[in-house]
Amino acid sequence: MAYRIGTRGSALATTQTQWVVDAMSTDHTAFEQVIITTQGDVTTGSLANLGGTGVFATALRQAVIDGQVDMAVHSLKDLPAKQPPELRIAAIPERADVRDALCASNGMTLDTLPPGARIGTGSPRRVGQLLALRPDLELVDIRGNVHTRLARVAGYEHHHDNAPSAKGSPKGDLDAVVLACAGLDRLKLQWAITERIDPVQMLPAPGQGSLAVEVSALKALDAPLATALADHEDLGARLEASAERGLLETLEAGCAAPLGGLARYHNGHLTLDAIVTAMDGSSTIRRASSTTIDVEAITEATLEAASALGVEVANMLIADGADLLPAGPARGAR
Ligand SMILES: NCc1[nH]cc(CCC(=O)O)c1CC(=O)O
Repeated sequence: MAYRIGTRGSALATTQTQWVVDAMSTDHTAFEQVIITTQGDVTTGSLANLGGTGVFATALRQAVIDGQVDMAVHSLKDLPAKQPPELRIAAIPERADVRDALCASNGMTLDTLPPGARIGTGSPRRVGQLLALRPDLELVDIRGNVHTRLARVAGYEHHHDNAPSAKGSPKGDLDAVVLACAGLDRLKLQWAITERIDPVQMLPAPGQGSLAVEVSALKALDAPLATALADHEDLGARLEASAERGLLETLEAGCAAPLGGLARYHNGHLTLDAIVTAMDGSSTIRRASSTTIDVEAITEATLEAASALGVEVANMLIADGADLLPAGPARGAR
């Protein structure tokens, strides 16, 4: 039996999906990628102006609902927190590096970037937290795929044999860009990373570093497919996702300022650390909480406890005024 896995067509998306294909394939069960073009891939304007979270996922999700594919692989951070009733996340595989990556000229780090350095990112979350750390930085709104972004870092094309070439967009006009470590690692672009930013300094987006394999909630899965998905579920990653999505869902309703949030599950303890910032970094609210989750396997109750931790931290942030911070642009790019 061969199953069809829907994916976006970007290098990152197809690399991630191939990783899932390779992990799940056995002698008896084959998987093939089906590329689905999404609105997020064809629009060239700033993501900040584009219908908010979920633009990347919509066409892909529709293909699952229509039965064009058996499942879809998403970056969890590109999914809105509210789960549509037609779909369910059947597996969250082992999570990659959750951190943000500084990709700078000349090996520079956040500490050594010169005053007024120009940093590219399309993410309000990264803008708010970077300006809170370094108010002198000049943030430049960029978008495009990973290669297009890296090509804007000064010196990359001269210093690296496998440096990206991006036709038609500016090159080398920035001192650094910020991207997710997970994507760079999966694309084998580790050489571009000059600092893996400690979450103490910058909290990633909810879901960053995790993939979500989504299937129809309305159709029963074939037994071999259900087994393959269950085998690639990671308990810790699922608990972390539940906490981060509980946080995101509560704040999506009550607060439009940029948000970072990271849950970690270790030895029965689930901890969630979250931050809401003004876009100019002038104010930040950061809160954390933890709970004990002692489980052998995932049950509805343990997932509910993880999600409740997210709701708790969201409410702590709101109680401290997160909802009063000025809104960033619509939550499009995290
Ligand atoms: N919105 C784009 C997006 N969605 C997922 C990733 C990276 C991989 C991940 O975080 O899982 C990226 C690019 C980036 O933020 O650098």
